[in-house]
Amino acid sequence: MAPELKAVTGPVTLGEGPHWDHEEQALYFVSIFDYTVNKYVPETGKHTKAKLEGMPTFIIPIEGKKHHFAISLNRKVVEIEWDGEENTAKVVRTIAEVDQDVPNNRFNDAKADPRGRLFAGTMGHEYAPGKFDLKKGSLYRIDPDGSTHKLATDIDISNGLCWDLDEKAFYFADSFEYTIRRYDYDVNTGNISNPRNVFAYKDHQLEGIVDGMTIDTDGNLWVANFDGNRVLKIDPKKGKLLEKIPIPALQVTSATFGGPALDVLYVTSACMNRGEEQLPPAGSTFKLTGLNAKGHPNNYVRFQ
Ligand SMILES: O=C(O)[C@H](O)[C@@H](O)[C@H](O)[C@H](O)CO
Ligand SMILES: [Zn+2]
Repeated sequence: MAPELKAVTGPVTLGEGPHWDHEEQALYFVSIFDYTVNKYVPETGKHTKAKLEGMPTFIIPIEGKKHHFAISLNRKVVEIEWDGEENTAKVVRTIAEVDQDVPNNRFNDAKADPRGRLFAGTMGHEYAPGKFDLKKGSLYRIDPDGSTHKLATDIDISNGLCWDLDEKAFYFADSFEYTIRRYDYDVNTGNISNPRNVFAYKDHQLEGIVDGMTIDTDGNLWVANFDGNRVLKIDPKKGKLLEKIPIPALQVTSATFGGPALDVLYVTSACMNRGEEQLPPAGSTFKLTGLNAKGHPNNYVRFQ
């Protein structure tokens, strides 16, 4: 079966942070530059959004607390309450604040690990379209009690983030290194160690940068190739490029598995006009089927 692609939402400026809520059978994502959190329900086709005061870069449901989510707003992680309707989201409290010494930084990609800890990275200020203060970002782990641990520094743009429990691996990307980094991961402590690069774009003549990624049940990565019009399927254990799947958007930003059987890949994209106009369907969220791969249910965060 050849992969099939369909745009399931209209365009947003910078779609990011897709999270499939398996219990609810709904896809959450953000549009960073529109300041919105978004929800798409495949069963009804309904796409709603709510505007916030600041840049959200991820939205992850809080376990056991219906309609409550951890999101970022610039350098803060906050809890919001949102029933999924148009413009009804309210900030409830601040969970953490980071990078106080670099006030123009903001959060970027983040995920919950298998124990509900939040792994969230930051990035430097975008002072002109596509131009960033480099090496200003860090990677943090924010535990369920709200304690914040700095895991890595000198990061340009934090992206990627997924775990392979069988391999005891955590995968991460600092986008402007054009590589995928692997750490050893201890699920009991949440500690990461021993970073090394397991895949480099330059070895495979790939253009663009490494953006968000997810992992399938075979341990292969599905990587958004920003400025590359595609999603890449990569075997990080062998450092092999397995597949290149074209997406009708230059700025492909992230991907996650969803659907009742977790065999649908939802792919977010952007239409930031940085010199050349990005026309629809660029900026849409796409659905890819027929990939012969399945994901794991996305983890919730467990903030107390
Ligand atoms: O998608 C992301 O992870 C960031 O939020 C974006 O800002 C892009 O990485 C950046 O625009 C690349 O040039
Ligand atoms: Zn990203």
